[in-house]
Amino acid sequence: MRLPERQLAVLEAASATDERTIDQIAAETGLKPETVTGAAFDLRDEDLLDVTETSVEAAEITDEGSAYVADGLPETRLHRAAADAGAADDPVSMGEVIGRADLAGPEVDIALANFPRKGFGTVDSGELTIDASVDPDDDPEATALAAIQNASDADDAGDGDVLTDVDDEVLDRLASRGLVELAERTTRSVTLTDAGVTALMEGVEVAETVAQVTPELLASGEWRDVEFTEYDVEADAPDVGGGRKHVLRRTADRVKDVLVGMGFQEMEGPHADSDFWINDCLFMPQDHPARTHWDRFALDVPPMDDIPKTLIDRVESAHREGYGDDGDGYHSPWSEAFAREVALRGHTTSLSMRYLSGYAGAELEPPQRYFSVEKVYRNDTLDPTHLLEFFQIEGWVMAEDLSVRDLMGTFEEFYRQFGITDVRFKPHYNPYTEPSFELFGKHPETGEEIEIGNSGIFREEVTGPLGVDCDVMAWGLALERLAMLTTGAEDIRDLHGTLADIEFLRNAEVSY
Ligand SMILES: N[C@@H](Cc1ccccc1)C(=O)O
Repeated sequence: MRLPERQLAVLEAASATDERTIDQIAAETGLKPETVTGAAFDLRDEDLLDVTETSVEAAEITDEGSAYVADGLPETRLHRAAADAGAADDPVSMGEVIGRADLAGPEVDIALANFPRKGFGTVDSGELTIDASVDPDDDPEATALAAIQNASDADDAGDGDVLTDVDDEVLDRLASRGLVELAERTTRSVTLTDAGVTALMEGVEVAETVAQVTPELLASGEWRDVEFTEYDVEADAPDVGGGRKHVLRRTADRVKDVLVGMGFQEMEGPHADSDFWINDCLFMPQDHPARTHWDRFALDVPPMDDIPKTLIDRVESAHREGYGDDGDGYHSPWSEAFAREVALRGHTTSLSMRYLSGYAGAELEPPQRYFSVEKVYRNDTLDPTHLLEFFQIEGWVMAEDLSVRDLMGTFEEFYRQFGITDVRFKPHYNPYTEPSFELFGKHPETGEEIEIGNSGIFREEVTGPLGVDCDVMAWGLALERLAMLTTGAEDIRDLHGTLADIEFLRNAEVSY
């Protein structure tokens, strides 16, 4: 019998009586594990080898876990320091013990959370007492962590270690503390079949095979005579993370498709815009809190000079004296210089103003529908639902006699395209719309209602000065919040930025 060289090497390394793992054979033959796997499957297809697969949980120690193996778990260090300070007899002040234990930053919280949980002692009104009968060296978490570290030091492959003697509960706890990472690992083992033993006894010769066509083989014509290695699609191969559009970009593209499908046209305009378009046109008084440096990113650039003067005058008059028969305005100071100052837009309603004014060249004969999916900037505090930069899905519909039913119906139709059928509305206040509504959607994982948008029907004080004399309903929806609902991400920072999990970004699906 003739076999390719690598298959012969694997066959010779296998045993009829003992199961040998792919890693063992790889170490013995000097072949890569994926090569051994490929050869093993080929030999199995020839009935020369049996391949068995077992799945086991493997644990790999994290950097934090390794640090604790070296220095002791924070709660253990707390127990030792407390023992030194005499906390077995009398309560000792927590500050003192923490200082002695040399715990810093998050280690303090970690120590204080685990210390009472493990029965090391009690923490009460800023004082610590220890249970002297407990020996922190017997702690199963510490022992397991040290065992995992040892196994990992001995493991050349570095792909996690199979742990048979660590209690599942302890392992889960270490994983939830982020001290080890658990992964399912498949181990393949091989044994010689009777046919394999017979073949080896009768003698196997090496068949030269070619794995890759080279220019030389082609040029010489030799490729016609050689035997090619078979292509094995089952062989293990390293994962290749190909390029892929970001989940947020795909959601944005989908939103655009949906809105275009609903008859909307896209708006575009500057990220850095004058306060005039961002706020004044929206009947936002110049002393509104959102217009201070607390909320907005002002830019140190020259004022915007290409704003139509007639429009400035009409907007100023609406602010000062009001618009329409019942309008009264704010009667507060209004400065044209402030209106011309430039900042990063805090919403894309600036684009709606540019378009509704006719200044952006849009058609304004009703009915009209416009949208944008663009970035906005706010001086917010980062938290699970807030970013400093995010995407707004802006939109407006201009028509005669619009009502709240039209507004709600539009959102229901829009969100239904993303499988969201339980949007809820809450009355809200905006200086520029009346009535106004916030929109809420239920998070698929937490069940919490999260705010997904803000909307309303523009006031006369907004549409009048722009020269629009029919109804305009409008909204700003948060793209990231929509993506949280469709992907189940619980923290907006899981979607983009440095904290986002690359595996999530590789695998997340955009649902529609
Ligand atoms: N500009 C509002 C959204 C909105 C736009 C248009 C009308 C009503 C509300 C926001 O950023 O929250």
